Parts: sequence; C-alpha cells; structure tokens
Amino acid sequence: MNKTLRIFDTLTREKQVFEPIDANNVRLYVCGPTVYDYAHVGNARPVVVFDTLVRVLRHIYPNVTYVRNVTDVDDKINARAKDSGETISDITKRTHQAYLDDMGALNAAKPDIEPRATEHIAEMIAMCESLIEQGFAYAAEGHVLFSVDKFDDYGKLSRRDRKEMIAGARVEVAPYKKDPADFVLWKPSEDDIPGWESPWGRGRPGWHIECSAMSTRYLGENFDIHGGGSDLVFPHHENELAQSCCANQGSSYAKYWMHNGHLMVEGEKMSKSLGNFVTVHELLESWPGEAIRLAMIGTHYHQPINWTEDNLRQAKESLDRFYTALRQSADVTPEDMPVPRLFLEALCDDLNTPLAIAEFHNLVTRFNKAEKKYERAEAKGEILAAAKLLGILEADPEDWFTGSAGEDEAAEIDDLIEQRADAKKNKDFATADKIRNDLLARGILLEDFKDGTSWKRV
Ligand SMILES: Nc1ncnc2c1ncn2[C@@H]1O[C@H](COP(=O)(O)OP(=O)(O)OP(=O)(O)O)[C@@H](O)[C@H]1O
Ligand SMILES: [Zn+2]
Repeated sequence: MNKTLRIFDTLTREKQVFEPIDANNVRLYVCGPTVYDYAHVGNARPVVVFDTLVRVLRHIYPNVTYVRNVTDVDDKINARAKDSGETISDITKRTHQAYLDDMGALNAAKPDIEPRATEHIAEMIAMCESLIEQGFAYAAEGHVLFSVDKFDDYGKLSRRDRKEMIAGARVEVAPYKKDPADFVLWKPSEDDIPGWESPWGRGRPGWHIECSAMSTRYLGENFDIHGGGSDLVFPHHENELAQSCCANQGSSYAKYWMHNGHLMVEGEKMSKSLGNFVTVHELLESWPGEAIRLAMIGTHYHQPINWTEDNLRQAKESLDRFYTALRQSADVTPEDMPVPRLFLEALCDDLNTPLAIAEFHNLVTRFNKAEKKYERAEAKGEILAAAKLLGILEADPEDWFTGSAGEDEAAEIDDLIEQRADAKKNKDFATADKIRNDLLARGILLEDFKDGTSWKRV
C-alpha cells in the first residue's frame, strides 16, 4: 500500500513528500505552553493536530520521538505570581498538570519528552556563548542580542522584508541594540524575579533560545518536523531558525515546518489577550473530550476554524453514530484489519482529516449494512483501526451513552427496561409504551436492538 506522507512545508510554501532524515527515528518538535493558566481551545488546536500527525507517523515508521517544551520562565508567569501570591513553582506545576489533564481528555497523548525551560538554562547559556564567539551575537548592558544582519537568510521562513520585521518586533528600540531588528537571547533579572548566574550577570533567557537549545539537546542539530501555530512563524520560529543555524554551523535546523491555522471566534483569533476565549477545562464540563477533538479535526489543520457550538453538536452527533455502531456490535469480535486505504490516503495527503472523517462515516455505513458475522467482524476491525489514527472511540460504548448515570439510576433504568420487556411479552403495550414515554420525558431514550434494549441520554 502507498504510505507516502505529504506535508505542506511553511519554509518552501509547498506540499512536500516527507522523507525522514532517519527512517528509524522520526524526530518532531512542537512549541508547547507557557504555564500560568488554563489552556483555551485555541491552544488545544496545535496539540490535537500534532497528536494526530504523530499517530500517522507512528503508523508508518517504527520509531517517532516527539518533543514538546514547557515554558516555565516568562514574564507572564512572574506577573501572575505577583498578583496571586502563589509561588512561581506552584503556578507552573499546577497549570502544567491541568494542561496535561485537559489535553489527555482530548485523547492527546503526552509527548515522549517534555523539557522544562528552567531545567535547561545551562544549554541556553552555552548557545548564547557560542553565538557570541562566532560573531552572531553581542552582549550589552546585561543583555545578549542576536545580530540579524549577520545571518543572510534572516526572514526566509516568514518571507518578511526588513521593514516588516522591525514593525513586527513591536518594541521600543532599546539603547543597547545595535540594530532595531536585533532580538534578545538573554536579559538581566531584577532581584525579585527568577534569574540564573551567567557570564553577563544574573539573568534569564529569552523565549526563542529556549526552543533552539532544547530541540538540539533532545533531537540533534537537524531534525525532521518543527510545528506550532501559525502565529509562531514570526518572530518565534524565524528567530529559532537563525539562532540554531548560526550556533550549529552547517545545520539547517528543521527539515520541514508545519503550522496550524487559527481557531477563530467571530472573525478574530481566540486568544488570552483578547479575552474571547473559552478554556478546555470549562468546555469539558459540557462536552466529551472526543467531541471537542472531532470538531477540531473536522477542519483541515491549515485552515482557520470558526469555533461554534454548532460544530461541537455536529461532532457529538457523529460520535453518537459511531458509538451506536460499536454498541450494536458488542457481540462481534473485531478482526485485526489494516487501516482502510482511502482513509489512510486522506491522512497521508497533508493530514486531510475532513476527508478522512468522511471516509470514516463510509466505514460505519458499510458496517451498518453488513449482515454476515464475518463481514461485521471485518468492518468493526476497520473502524477500530481507523479510529486509532483519528484519536477517537477510546471510550467504552456503554459508558459513552450512559456514563453520567449513577449506579442507582442505572439500576432503576435497567429495572424499567425489564418491566417493559415483560409487559410486551404479555401484550400489555399500554404499559410498555408508558414506561418508554416516561423515560423519554426524563431525557432517556430506549433503543431496541436484536439482542436487547439499550438506553441513552438525548
Ligand atoms: N486561536 C488559536 N488557534 C490556534 N492555535 C493557537 C491559537 N492561539 C494560540 N495558539 C497556539 O497555542 C500555542 C500557545 O500559544 P500562546 O501561549 O502564545 O497562547 P495565546 O493564547 O496565543 O497567547 P495570547 O493570547 O496572549 O497571544 C502556540 O502554538 C500558538 O500558536
Ligand atoms: Zn518554540
């Protein structure tokens, strides 16, 4: 079967055939969260997109190393600690755990390595020193700055010209900068905020150097894919690329760059600073994580998503359909099946999840039409193999429909189902209908299958 993966590469602005540097160890780095608060659904988009990519990569290649950093030194964290009185380490530990819990609820697995910035300060200092030694950076007033003039390719990832880059840097030109476009690698820390001893005095790293230092540490000077949201292309990834290519001479850093489009609310990017966000944590109170995930991958990762409740409702309905099929096939042991061809081809074509989901619906239709036991077993096997790549159908089908019921309620409903079955047997259809309608009035729908009756909330 054709398992060629194609991905849209931001650097060349073209769809490329993915050819790993080492097919025995595919290496991927994705920029992770700054941990001081709950993640919003926009922040979850790169997590879900790259989790899906990793699932596809793991399907094709024997070994994948997925690194996602944790930014636990940042002025937003310092500000939060000052406002709330909670210690920095408590804030970062608590919010990082909440992040993992929330993303886990979206079936996004923990990456293989999650390096924390504060545990890699030595590597960052070493990279700054190397950049200074080679003439790509300079120290001034306790700062270390990268000299963008020294790197001819600066701007090649974001395709910006100098004027745009200066405007994009959005900073008052500090007196210690030789050139307004130069960016900070290291900065001094006042006594009351976190800082580390360095050749330039007590200070802390800039954000960009963090990812250059940690990706090199865990993935080497060259690795396969660097990912993140499209807002990171400039300046963050442009600067990472410059730092890494200059510090590690001869390296071209990431071979492919992948960026997800933004999740939008009424035409604007969902973001903390705009305040137009809803946290994953809040959403999970009303929606299953899989519905959030499916709603997200229902749009191709490159496109913006207009986030609406309607999207979520549709995703939930699709999942109800998928879980109904599984529920009705509790008696069928799935065959071990390969991932269906058309479904896999969709995912291999630059992660075309909307097409893959359409194919998935076709698999479920095929299953629903199958009559012979072996056909059903095969179709069920295909559904499960495909679901694994999308990261859905990880719940127990019974729990999916009835999970929110306590034991007492579940027992009561089972009892009523039995009474109804008895009534039907005795041709007492009035009683049977009354039981059904009373339950329906409580939002509980009975469904009769060949081998019995199940219920679900509606
Ligand atoms: N609306 C969004 N849609 C898709 N990805 C997003 C969105 N907002 C942030 N991201 C991604 O989430 C990750 C973390 O971003 P970051 O910590 O800068 O959050 P943020 O909400 O954008 O912050 P702010 O709102 O203050 O700009 C990055 O990979 C970023 O690209
Ligand atoms: Zn980064």
